[in-house]
Amino acid sequence: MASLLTPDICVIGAGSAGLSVAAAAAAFGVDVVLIEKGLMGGDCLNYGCVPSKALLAAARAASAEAKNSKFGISAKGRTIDFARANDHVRQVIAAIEPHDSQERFEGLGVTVLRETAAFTAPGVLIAADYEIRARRFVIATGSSAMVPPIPGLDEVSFLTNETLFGLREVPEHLAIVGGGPIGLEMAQAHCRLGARVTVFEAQKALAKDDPELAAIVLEALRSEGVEILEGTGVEKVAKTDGGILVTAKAKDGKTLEVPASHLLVAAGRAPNVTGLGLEAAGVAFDRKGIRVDKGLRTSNRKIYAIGDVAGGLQFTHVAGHQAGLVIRSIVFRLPVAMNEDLVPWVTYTSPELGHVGLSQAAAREKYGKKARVLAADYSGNDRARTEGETTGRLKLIAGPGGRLLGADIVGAQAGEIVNLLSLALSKKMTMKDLAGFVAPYPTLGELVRRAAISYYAETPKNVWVRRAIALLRKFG
Ligand SMILES: Cc1cc2nc3c(=O)[nH]c(=O)nc-3n(C[C@H](O)[C@H](O)[C@H](O)COP(=O)(O)OP(=O)(O)OC[C@H]3O[C@@H](n4cnc5c(N)ncnc54)[C@H](O)[C@@H]3O)c2cc1C
Ligand SMILES: NC(=O)c1ccc[n+]([C@@H]2O[C@H](COP(=O)([O-])OP(=O)(O)OC[C@H]3O[C@@H](n4cnc5c(N)ncnc54)[C@H](O)[C@@H]3O)[C@@H](O)[C@H]2O)c1
Repeated sequence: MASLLTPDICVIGAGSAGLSVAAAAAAFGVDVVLIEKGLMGGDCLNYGCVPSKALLAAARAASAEAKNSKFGISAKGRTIDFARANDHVRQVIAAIEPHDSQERFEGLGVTVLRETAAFTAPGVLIAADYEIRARRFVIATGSSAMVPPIPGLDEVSFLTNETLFGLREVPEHLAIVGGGPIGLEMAQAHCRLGARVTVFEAQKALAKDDPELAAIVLEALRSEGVEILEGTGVEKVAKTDGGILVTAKAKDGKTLEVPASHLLVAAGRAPNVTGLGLEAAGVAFDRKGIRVDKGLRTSNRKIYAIGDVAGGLQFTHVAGHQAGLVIRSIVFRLPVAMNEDLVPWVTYTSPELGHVGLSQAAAREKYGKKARVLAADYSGNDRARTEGETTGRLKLIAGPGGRLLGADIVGAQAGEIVNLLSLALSKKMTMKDLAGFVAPYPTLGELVRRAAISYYAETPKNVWVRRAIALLRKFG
């Protein structure tokens, strides 16, 4: 006989989304059951953000020599120990693990079940020997690497984000399917750590970002030796004696055959919906994920879906934000609405690429000539000069009345600058606000003021301003 649990909230999935819901609900004394079939912490901790950023940090250290020569510093006899770089990745995960652990959550008062969960009826979930009937359910089952239907893929051994960080030796030649953030972050990391890397991108690499700024990232990666083939879809793969033969069709129609030692599939994400019994629960879903309304409720009003499985923007900070919204909705019964327009994102290549708000193209479409693009280049920023980081550009998109509509940045610390601009956007700030604060000198953050001040570039020439100055002068 199954043990019956009747919590207030049952959360399925202990990744960024599920953990945030469980922790917040427990903090308010709400009875929560959290079910996880794999590793606590989900993708972000184990196979996503954390290992990828840790590997990128190791790769940055490996590439420092090229930059250091500019400062007159050279370290002779440099070696790269890929296994030790991987140890660093493991150590970072281990350092964060306790925060996401079963023990910590049980200590918070959460009932944690390490099982696979599936609905059998609209309000009934089964996890091994448990039957859970909760007042509300939150589905936070995340996503997995989407494996495209490329002929031969099922016959070769390929890597995804779940297996890539387990490598102990640097691949000789890493072929990557997909030029999105996963493909390009991992391309740069592995190239800097000694691999030859070829990226196959069927359409445009970093297609979700500002094209002018994305091109600066692609140029930087290419200059370091990453081969990025845009407009080149992988058509088939085959096993060879030494590894894998990748066959792709280039823009000009030519067929390319590229032998590689390893293959990474980074062609987008597929929502984890299989086996969840969504039909039995009355929860509608499609190829992109579980369908939710603005309040993150599914077609079954007692079931919410958040994080990657809900098919919107797929970031850890989105999962965390959505967790806060469903807590407000479930615990406090407040109306909530997810607004993706305010969500920033950053690709952690060198240079970094950050975005928030409306893109230049979307702003022009919405506001026509009233949308202005105000740019400041890293090459004109004194801190960028002292650091030898002069490749980069910040763009503010200003709308009617000088209101900040969006921002795109490529360059060192772009992610940190996007933080400030996300706050400015959420507080509906204007160019006047962004030009009027005191920024410490010399900082990269001064780029924001520099761009915002350019909104007023014509003001000194304005005839009325000049007349006002002349009039004021008459008063002594
Ligand atoms: C390589 C890579 C790098 C990334 N880098 C960044 C980054 O730098 N910044 C950023 O913001 N985002 C990044 N992301 C995206 C980020 O990892 C995801 O958006 C985030 O992890 C989504 O969290 P989630 O809780 O929705 O899903 P997940 O973290 O996938 O958690 C879902 C959990 O549900 C469990 N589960 C699934 N089905 C069941 C079931 N039936 N029963 C019980 N448990 C189940 C799974 O085992 C899993 O642990 C990256 C992703 C990848 C792959
Ligand atoms: N820094 C970050 O925040 C970060 C880092 C990594 C991942 N992520 C998250 O993970 C998500 C998934 O990243 P991703 O890079 O896998 O997905 P993506 O959808 O951004 O990019 C996948 C790319 O693969 C290409 N592609 C698909 N099939 C192909 C084929 N047969 N041949 C060649 N190219 C093919 C697509 O055209 C696309 O450009 C991101 O959208 C983001 O939400 C975030």
